[in-house]
Amino acid sequence: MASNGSETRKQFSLGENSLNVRGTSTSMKSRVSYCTDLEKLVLTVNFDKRGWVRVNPDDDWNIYWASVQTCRNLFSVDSGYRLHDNQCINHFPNHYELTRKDLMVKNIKRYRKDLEREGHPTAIRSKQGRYTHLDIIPITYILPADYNMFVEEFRKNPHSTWIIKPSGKSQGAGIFLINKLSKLKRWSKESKPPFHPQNGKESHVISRYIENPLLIGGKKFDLRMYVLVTIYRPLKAYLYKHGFCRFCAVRYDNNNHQDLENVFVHLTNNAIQKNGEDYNNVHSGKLNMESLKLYLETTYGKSRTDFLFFNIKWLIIHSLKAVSSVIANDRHCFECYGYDIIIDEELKPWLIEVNASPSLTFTTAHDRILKSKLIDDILSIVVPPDGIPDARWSKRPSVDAMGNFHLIVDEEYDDRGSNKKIREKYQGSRWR
Ligand SMILES: Nc1ncnc2c1ncn2[C@@H]1O[C@H](COP(=O)(O)OP(=O)(O)OP(=O)(O)O)[C@@H](O)[C@H]1O
Repeated sequence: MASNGSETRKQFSLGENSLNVRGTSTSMKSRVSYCTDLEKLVLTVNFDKRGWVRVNPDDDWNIYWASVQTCRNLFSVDSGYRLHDNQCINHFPNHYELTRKDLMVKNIKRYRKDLEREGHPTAIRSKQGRYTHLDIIPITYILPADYNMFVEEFRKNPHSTWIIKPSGKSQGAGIFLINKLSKLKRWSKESKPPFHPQNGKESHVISRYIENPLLIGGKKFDLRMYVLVTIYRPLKAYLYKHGFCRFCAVRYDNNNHQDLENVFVHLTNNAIQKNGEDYNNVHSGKLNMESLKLYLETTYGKSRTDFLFFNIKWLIIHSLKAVSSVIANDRHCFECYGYDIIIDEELKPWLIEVNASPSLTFTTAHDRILKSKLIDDILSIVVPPDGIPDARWSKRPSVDAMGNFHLIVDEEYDDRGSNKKIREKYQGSRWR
């Protein structure tokens, strides 16, 4: 993609004879044009099904399903590019405030502190100093900046296990577990470039390892859930009904944390598990959400299961509120995030991370159907009923257009008290 200011403007601008904007005459072209730099079947099938025409990024386009890098280039100051009303794109310019591990943690910590300072009841703490309602992420520090704070915390609990992750990587790359300070010190000495407080780019997060995950069939799993945000201020977000669980292929032993190096026990990423001997190519370690719910309801009862899913919704909403003031609220943007959540054996959900580009690759037939329908449902919500993107649209899709998504937060509406009932129902019944 070109990055020169005027050149880019020219390349991206919509000419007078191009696509009709809602409410204007439709004299010339009448079809929606799209471009994408992700060659994913679940995307192109959906675009083609709608009769949209594929064009190059340099041509006039209405909808761009872009990689995060392309999106960053497009919105960079250097590009000088401005989107027109009839254009939309699948990322917010600074989505990384939520999707980079270190920034997500920083924003959630800041959000909790701000609420606490205001004396907001959501930010009350227990006697042990934990947030009663906003304990949604494992205790986390950013390295190297918070190294001393981490050491202090570790010493309070010298037998605890921690997980270290590079802030900006994915698919399990560079992740390892420690339960001794000496291992962290050795790693910090060997790090290239060396571990340095000013070295922001190479930051890592170190999080308390959830040592008591809920196990099914003796194996650890995490949940992948999809959340669509169409606007940040006022916040409007939808949760997808069909997420799935991703299992480790090797049994997890709650009483034996010695084998910290065995990634097939501890890391649920498919990118890791598919390299293991016990990986199953048929189901690829995935279980759909309906089966998980059925299992939980029969094992723990309906009300505990409902409460777990209420708490999942709660953590999603608050993670979004934590960044809503810092995300550039561009009305041309929407974003579908992949939320990774671990449930512990007390049925408490923990937010592990949020992905800006959840995988659209499929490993099973069920996966293909799910992801294809997911894209279909996203498009139905973000594009107005007449089928043409419009940044001035009120972003109020009909219930039918929501498909398998349901609205979990709509600040415009909630502030008028519509969610009062549900808030009252669960008031005071948060974990711990
Ligand atoms: N605090 C934690 N406690 C227990 N397990 C964890 C914790 N953090 C991460 N994990 C495990 O490690 C895996 C990888 O972590 P994470 O998702 O943060 O990294 P990633 O490399 O960005 O993965 P992906 O790109 O697939 O999202 C998780 O799927 C989970 O199984």
